[in-house]
Amino acid sequence: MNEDAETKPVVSARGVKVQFGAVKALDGADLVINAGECIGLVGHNGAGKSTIVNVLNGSLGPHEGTIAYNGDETARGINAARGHGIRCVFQELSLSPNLTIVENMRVEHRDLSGWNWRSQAAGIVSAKLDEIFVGHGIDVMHTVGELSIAERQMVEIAIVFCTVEHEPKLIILDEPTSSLDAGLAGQLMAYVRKYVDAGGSVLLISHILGEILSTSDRIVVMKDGKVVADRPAKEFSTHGLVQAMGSVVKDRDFDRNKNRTADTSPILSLPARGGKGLPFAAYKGEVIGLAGLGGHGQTDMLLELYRALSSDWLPGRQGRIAFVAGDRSLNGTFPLWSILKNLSIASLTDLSEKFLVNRTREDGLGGDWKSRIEIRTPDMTNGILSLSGGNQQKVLFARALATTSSMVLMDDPMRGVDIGTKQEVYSILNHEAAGGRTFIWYSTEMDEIRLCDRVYVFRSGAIVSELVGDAITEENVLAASFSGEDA
Ligand SMILES: Nc1ncnc2c1ncn2[C@@H]1O[C@H](COP(=O)(O)OP(=O)(O)OP(=O)(O)O)[C@@H](O)[C@H]1O
Repeated sequence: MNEDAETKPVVSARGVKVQFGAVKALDGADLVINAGECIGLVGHNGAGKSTIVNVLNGSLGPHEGTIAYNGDETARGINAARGHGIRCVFQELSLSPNLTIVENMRVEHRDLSGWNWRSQAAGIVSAKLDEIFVGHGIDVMHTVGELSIAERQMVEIAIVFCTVEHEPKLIILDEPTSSLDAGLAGQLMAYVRKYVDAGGSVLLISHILGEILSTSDRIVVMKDGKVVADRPAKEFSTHGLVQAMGSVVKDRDFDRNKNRTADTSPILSLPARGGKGLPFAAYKGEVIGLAGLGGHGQTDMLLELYRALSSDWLPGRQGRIAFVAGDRSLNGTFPLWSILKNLSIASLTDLSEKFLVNRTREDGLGGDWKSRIEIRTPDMTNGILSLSGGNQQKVLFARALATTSSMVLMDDPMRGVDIGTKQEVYSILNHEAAGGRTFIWYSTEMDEIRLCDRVYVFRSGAIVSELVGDAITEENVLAASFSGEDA
C-alpha cells in the first residue's frame, strides 16, 4: 500500500443488490477500494464479479445499496464514474474491430482533438504499449480486426492505462491475462505493481490464482453474489483461496498415460510445417499439448486440422471432429440462441430420429451437462448471454464433449473457467482419453500443458520441440520457446 494514499476510498460499494429475473447476481455485496492498492477479486463462475464491476463503472444501477466515488454518494452513472477516473477492461473484449487502434483510442479518450489527434493518439498508445509489453511488435495504425485475440487484449489494456488529459485513478481488469501467454502476463503483472506503487488503484479479477496472490495487496472472495472473505493477500494460500471460493481442493488426479502411444501407429500425421521444424503425429487416446509463446502458430494449426479433417477424415468411420473455440464471442456462441441450443447444436445427428430432433433426449443432454460441470442457470432455455463469461465457456466445452467425435481440438478453451470446474473438466478429459478419444489442446497455462501426455512447442509457426512425460516442464517449454532448439 502506498504511504501517501488518500484517506477517502476511490470507490466504495455497500450492501449492493442486483437481480436478473430469478437470479440474485449481487446479494448485499460490499467492496471498498483505496488509492495505492491492488485488490484481487476471485470467485466461482457466476459469483457476481462482472456484475459488481458494472456497478462500480456506473453502467448498472444497483437495485439496493450505495456507491460512492471519493466519498461522493450523489454521483451516478458511467460519466460520473469516468469523471472520477474509473476505467475498465472488460472480460469480453470491447474494441471496435473495424476501426484502427488509433481510432479506438479516440473512442475511449474523447479529449483527443485537433487536426493532429491521430498522431497524438498514436504516440500515446505506442508509448504505453512499449512501457507495458516490451517488444510487442504491434503497429497502432492497424485495424483491430487484423489482430490476434492476445494482441487485442494487450491493446485494450494499454488504452485504458493511457493518460490524455485526465489521469486514471482506478483500473478494473476483468480477466486481463486470459488470452496472454505467461511472458505477457508477467509483463502486465509487473506493470500493475509499478502503477499501484505510484499511487494508482487496480481491481484485478482472475481465475489464475497465482497471479492474484503474487500481485494483490488485498484479496476479496465472492460467492453467490456476496463477499465471503476480504483480507490482506499475505494471509491467503492457493489452498485457502480455493476453499473460500467454495470449491473442493483436489490433488492432481490427471493420470498421464505414458504408454498410450506404445504399440500403435498414429491416427494422424503431418509433415513439418512449412518444411521447418518437426513433424506432428497424434495417437489414439492421447492428450497432446500445443505450447510456446502465444501466436506462434498453435491456433493456425488447429484451424488447418479442423478444416482438413472435418471435410474428409476417415470417410465412413467414426472420424468426426469437434472444436472448442478460444474466442467465444467471435467463433463460439450463437448469441441469440438458448443455452440448450448452443450446447446441442453439435450433437443434433445423434439426438435425431427420422430427421427430427428428439426434444426429450435434447433436454436430457442439457440436464446431464448442467449438473456435470455446474452450468449456473435456473433454466437451460434462457439465452446464452444471460450466463456469466465462464459459464458460457463451459457450454462450449460441453458442446464438444457431448458429441461422439473421436478427436477434439481445443483452442485455449479454459479462458475464464473457475478452478473447481477446471478440475472437473480435467478429469472428464482424462476419462475420455482413456476411453480412446484424442485431444489436441492449445493452452496458455503451464499448469494445463503439464497435464498432457505429449507436448509440441511452437516457435515462429513451426514445431521446435517435442516433450514427452516427465520432460514436460516449464523450464523445457520456455527453453524451446525462446531458443528454438530441442530442450
Ligand atoms: N444480463 C443478464 N441476464 C440474466 N442473468 C445475468 C445477466 N448478467 C449476469 N447474469 C447472472 O448473474 C450472475 C452473476 O454473473 P457475473 O457475470 O457477475 O458472474 P462472474 O462472477 O463474473 O462469473 P465469471 O467468472 O464466469 O465471469 C450469473 O448467475 C449470471 O448468469
